[in-house]
Amino acid sequence: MGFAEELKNQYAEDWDAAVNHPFVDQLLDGSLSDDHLRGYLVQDYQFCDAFTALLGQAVASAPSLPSRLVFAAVLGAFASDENTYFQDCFNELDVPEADRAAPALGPATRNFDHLMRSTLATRSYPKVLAVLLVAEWLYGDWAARAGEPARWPAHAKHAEWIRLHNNPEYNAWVTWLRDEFDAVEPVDVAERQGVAATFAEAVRLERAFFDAALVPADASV
Ligand SMILES: Cc1ncc(CO)c(N)n1
Repeated sequence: MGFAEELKNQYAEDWDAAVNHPFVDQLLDGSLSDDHLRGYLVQDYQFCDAFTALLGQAVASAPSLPSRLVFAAVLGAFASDENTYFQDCFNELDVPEADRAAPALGPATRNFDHLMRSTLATRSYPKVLAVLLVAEWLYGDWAARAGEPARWPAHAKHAEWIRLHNNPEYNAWVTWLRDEFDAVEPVDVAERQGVAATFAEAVRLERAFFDAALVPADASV
């Protein structure tokens, strides 16, 4: 078993709670309210800011050109496809400009932001990979629950968020991340422990992020 699989199993409680979260249930069956979707997307757009910076750090920390090119390609896709989804939803859900650019951050968003920025500041390739891997693999796992596109919810605001995390290119990226992470498993015990702690914190915050998304709108600030 590789390092990635080992850590996923070690933190399975938070991992499975996030993947099978009621927020995901509602997204998949199309019953998620616009208020909850709006609140989640406003927070997640801020997540995307630090996440994009983290991908940039991965370009810088990667050991060789082939790996840098993978991150560079993902950065490009993230800047187009994913950003378009947010803009379309913000327009459809009448999100005010202030909430698109600089909303009040909930605790889970703030903590995730801190984890990503402190991780990129280490410039450690295994740690940067740990956060990217959790974010992408865990999203791939919940989106896989949607099954075949014929079973996806009817509205684009739900289905497109599934599609962005459930398609052949995305699955290949997650597999690549997992292999890359396994390949740089630290030999040093303390270093390995540090990477495991980063992985664990990311899983914990993914769960907290979904928890926060279902808090009633008036209790989230
Ligand atoms: C909180 C969170 N985790 C992971 C992803 C996928 O990149 C996302 N968009 N948001």
